[in-house]
Amino acid sequence: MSFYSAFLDLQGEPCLVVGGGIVALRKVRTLIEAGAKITVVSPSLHTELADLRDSQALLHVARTYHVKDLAAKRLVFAATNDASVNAQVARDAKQHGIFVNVSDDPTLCTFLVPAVIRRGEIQVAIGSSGQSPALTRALREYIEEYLPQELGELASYLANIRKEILSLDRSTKMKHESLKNLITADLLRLWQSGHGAAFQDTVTRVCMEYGLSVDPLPQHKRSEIENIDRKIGDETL
Ligand SMILES: C[C@@]1(CC(=O)O)c2cc3[nH]c(cc4nc(cc5[nH]c(cc(n2)[C@H]1CCC(=O)O)[C@@](C)(CC(=O)O)[C@@H]5CCC(=O)O)C(CC(=O)O)=C4CCC(=O)O)c(CCC(=O)O)c3CC(=O)O
Ligand SMILES: NC(=O)C1=CN([C@@H]2O[C@H](COP(=O)(O)OP(=O)(O)OC[C@H]3O[C@@H](n4cnc5c(N)ncnc54)[C@H](O)[C@@H]3O)[C@@H](O)[C@H]2O)C=CC1
Repeated sequence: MSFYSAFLDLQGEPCLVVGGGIVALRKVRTLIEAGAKITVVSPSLHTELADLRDSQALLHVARTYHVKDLAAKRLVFAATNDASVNAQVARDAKQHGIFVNVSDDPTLCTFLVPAVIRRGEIQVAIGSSGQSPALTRALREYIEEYLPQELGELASYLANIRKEILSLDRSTKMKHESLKNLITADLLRLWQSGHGAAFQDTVTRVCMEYGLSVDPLPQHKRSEIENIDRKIGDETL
C-alpha cells in the first residue's frame, strides 16, 4: 500500500477522537499543536486528557461512540481498546467520506499518523506504511540527533530573504537558481556560528553571482546591532 504524504492545515477544523486512553492522548497532543477543534468521545478519560478538557483545549462527550458523532468532522481517530468499535468507526467514516485513522489496524486506516521532528516551521515526518511503528519511532530518535535546533531560525530567515529575492525585477529562472544555490553554500554551519560577517558575505556573494542585490542582515540581528551602536553612542556622549 502506497500512502500519499501531505501536511494538513487543520486550524479550526473539527476533528473527532474516539477513545480516551494514552493512544488517544498522543493523537490529541498533535491535533492541539495543529490548532484543530477537537471532540473526544469516550466514557473514560486519561488524566492528561481531563486536564486538557478542563482548560477547554477539547470538548469531551462522556459516553460510548455513536455514528452521529461523525457529523461535520474532517478527520476521525478510532483509538478505543475495542477492535469492533474501532472497525465500526472506520466503516462509518468511510461511508461518510471522512478520512479515518484506526489505532489498532493499519489496513482500516485511510491515513496514518507519522512520527514527527519539529524545528520551528521545519517538520520531518517519518512513516513505515504501518509496517513497524517501533522502527518509525527509532528512526525519529536517530534523525532527531542530526537536526540542529537552529534549523527553524534559519528557515524563517530564509523565508524573509526569499520574499526579498522574489520581489526583485529579475527573471524567475535567476531567482530560483540563486535561492537553490544559497542553501548549498554551507549556510547552516555559518548560521550556527553566529550569523555574522561570514554568513552575510556568503549570502551577498551568492546573490551577486546572479546580479541580485539583497540585504543579508537578519532583521533581529540588525536591531541587536543597532541597540549596541546606540549604547556605545550614549557612552561616548
Ligand atoms: C498504523 C499506525 C496507525 C496510527 O496512525 O496510529 C499505527 C499502528 C499501530 N501501532 C502499534 C504499536 C506502537 N505504536 C508505537 C508508536 C507510534 N505509532 C505511530 C503511528 C502508527 N501506529 C501508525 C503507523 C505509522 C508508521 O507508518 O510507522 C506513531 C509514529 C505516531 C503516533 O501514534 O502518534 C508513534 C511513534 C511516535 C514517536 O515516537 O515519535 C509504538 C512505540 C511506542 O509507543 O513507543 C508501538 C509499540 C511497538 C510496535 O508495535 O511497533 C500497534 C500495535 C498495537 C497493539 O498491539 O496493541 C498498531 C496497530 C498495528 O500495527 O496493528
Ligand atoms: N497506533 C498506535 O500508535 C498504538 C495503538 N495501540 C492500540 O490503540 C488502542 C488504544 O490503546 P490505549 O489508549 O492504550 O487503550 P486504553 O485502554 O488506555 O484506552 C481505551 C479508551 O477507549 C475508551 N472506549 C472503549 N470503548 C469505547 C467506545 N465504545 N466508545 C468510545 N470510547 C471507548 C475507553 O473508555 C478508554 O478511554 C488499542 O487498541 C491498542 O492496541 C496501542 C499502542 C500504540
